[in-house]
Amino acid sequence: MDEEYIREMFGEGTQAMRMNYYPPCPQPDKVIGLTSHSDVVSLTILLQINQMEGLQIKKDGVWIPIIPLPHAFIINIGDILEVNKYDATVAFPFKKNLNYQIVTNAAYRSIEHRAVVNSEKERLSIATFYSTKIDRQIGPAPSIISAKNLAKFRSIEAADYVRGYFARKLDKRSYLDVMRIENSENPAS
Ligand SMILES: O=C(O)CCC(=O)C(=O)O
Ligand SMILES: [Fe+2]
Repeated sequence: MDEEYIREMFGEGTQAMRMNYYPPCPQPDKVIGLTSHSDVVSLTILLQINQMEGLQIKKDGVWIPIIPLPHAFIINIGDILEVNKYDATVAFPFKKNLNYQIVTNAAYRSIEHRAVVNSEKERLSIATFYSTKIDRQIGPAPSIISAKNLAKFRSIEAADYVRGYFARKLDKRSYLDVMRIENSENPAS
């Protein structure tokens, strides 16, 4: 992938931070700390502060616990680095005839994850979310698109991407699912 493109796309981007506090729960199997999701950003850097287990990722349909390592950061790929084709009419009803796509054309997959709680001890984590500059166009990197690797996404302004995320309906689907076009090229998974 073209280095200058990546620098231009992600250099001096936006960063947000979330601190998560999960109190202990006497019946942990009846609650969820943070519901299943994929991060809508490009990259997440996550620190599990007090070495308590709780983070899980979904692999082949199974929830896998991530054991905290002292002083280790977890790096998650977010939706901007993955995404498939968008359903513009659902996610962005205020814009017509948009082209949508996302950076690695689904070569890197954004990971579905959640946090569970336990009955013993509180758990704390800090996530920092890194995104493109707000005036950038989010789409497959031109240098990786060819006749053999056709674009799976169209492209969209980062501001519209964020707006579509916050305007979406809060149901069980991820933002990726909201935006995915289901057709013969890109069947529902
Ligand atoms: O608490 C955790 O380990 C996960 C936090 C997380 O996924 C998030 O803040 O987006
Ligand atoms: Fe997350």
